[in-house]
Amino acid sequence: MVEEYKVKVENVTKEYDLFKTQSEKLRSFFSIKSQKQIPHFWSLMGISLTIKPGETMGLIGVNGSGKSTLSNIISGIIPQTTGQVDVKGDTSIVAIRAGLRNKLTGRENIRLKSLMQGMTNEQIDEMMPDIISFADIGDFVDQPVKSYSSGMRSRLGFAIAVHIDPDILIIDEALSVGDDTFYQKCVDKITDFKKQGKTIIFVSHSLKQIQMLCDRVAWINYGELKMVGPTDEVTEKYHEFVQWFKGLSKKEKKKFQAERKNIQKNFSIKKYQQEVTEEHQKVNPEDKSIPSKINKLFYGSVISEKMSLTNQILTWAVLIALIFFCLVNVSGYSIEHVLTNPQLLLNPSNTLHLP
Ligand SMILES: Nc1ncnc2c1ncn2[C@@H]1O[C@H](COP(=O)(O)OP(=O)(O)OP(=O)(O)O)[C@@H](O)[C@H]1O
Repeated sequence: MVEEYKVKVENVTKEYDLFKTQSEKLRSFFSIKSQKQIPHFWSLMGISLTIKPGETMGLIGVNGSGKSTLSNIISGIIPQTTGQVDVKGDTSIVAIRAGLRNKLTGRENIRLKSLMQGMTNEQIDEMMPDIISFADIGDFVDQPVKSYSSGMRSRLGFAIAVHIDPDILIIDEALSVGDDTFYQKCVDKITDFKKQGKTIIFVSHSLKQIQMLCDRVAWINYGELKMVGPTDEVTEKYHEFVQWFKGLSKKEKKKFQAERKNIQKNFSIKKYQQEVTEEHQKVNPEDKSIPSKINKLFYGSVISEKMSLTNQILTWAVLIALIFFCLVNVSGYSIEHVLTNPQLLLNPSNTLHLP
């Protein structure tokens, strides 16, 4: 049976809490109320998108519009705040900023990523020389990745990603840092992938690269899906927008960006859920179960980044038990003594009392 889609993203949002300190972060994790209001920012405000098998989908948009956030959610690096993400197959992401462990050497990174993709050590040994040769990083392969230039990181990331043969390849701005020779090698490899019928998500600021490689393009604009469609149509509209923006004065540009960011700060997930529910109810007014179905669509497959009530209770119970056992230990009395006479904890003894 032919698959209908390879990636399906429905009503996906991503909220970031803009913590200033680690303690604010911890308090929020334990859901402890804080005096200060933590500002929020919605990096994605309800994206729905389908990518077909064998399709190369481009993601474009100005800086900070949410392209990397979306590609990281699809590749499973970060969770969405609401919505559903259905990915059929393994993904491999090549991004300048993600994917490689800084403290490990290039060789160790190759092994780790390949093992995570389910390959055996024998398969990895066999493939290792090809990856090293494609990445063209010479003796640096045995140096920690933190010593690599951005071009070297990108080359290694790209070499690993294409050699582990994923079903879905996600390339996030990785071609913008290499030299011309490497760029051509990557384009050849991507073309090869396309010929094999693999699915590719290609994030780039270069309209030339997007036009050369993509079948369809999604334009993400300040957290919203502005347009999705054939490459020529979307890139033309996007180009017009970029030209319009460039024509603004410095003051007008700042005002425009501030307005967009304000919309992202003040986005209401409740209002958005209500709107989606109403849209569905218009199509199917008889169906009384729509509100609960939409609630499931929004929160059914979401892993909370905050502690659930059950986990909070468990954590507090473990903490209290730990403190209790420490106090019993220090008091010099046995547990049984303390349980029958708790005030003994307040009068520690110098000698050990056995029951
Ligand atoms: N961990 C984070 N904490 C807070 N805000 C974040 C975090 N990660 C991303 N953001 C914000 O989310 C928005 C989208 O960022 P993202 O990196 O997805 O955009 P982008 O379109 O890929 O940008 P670029 O083209 O510059 O790579 C930005 O405003 C960014 O500041």
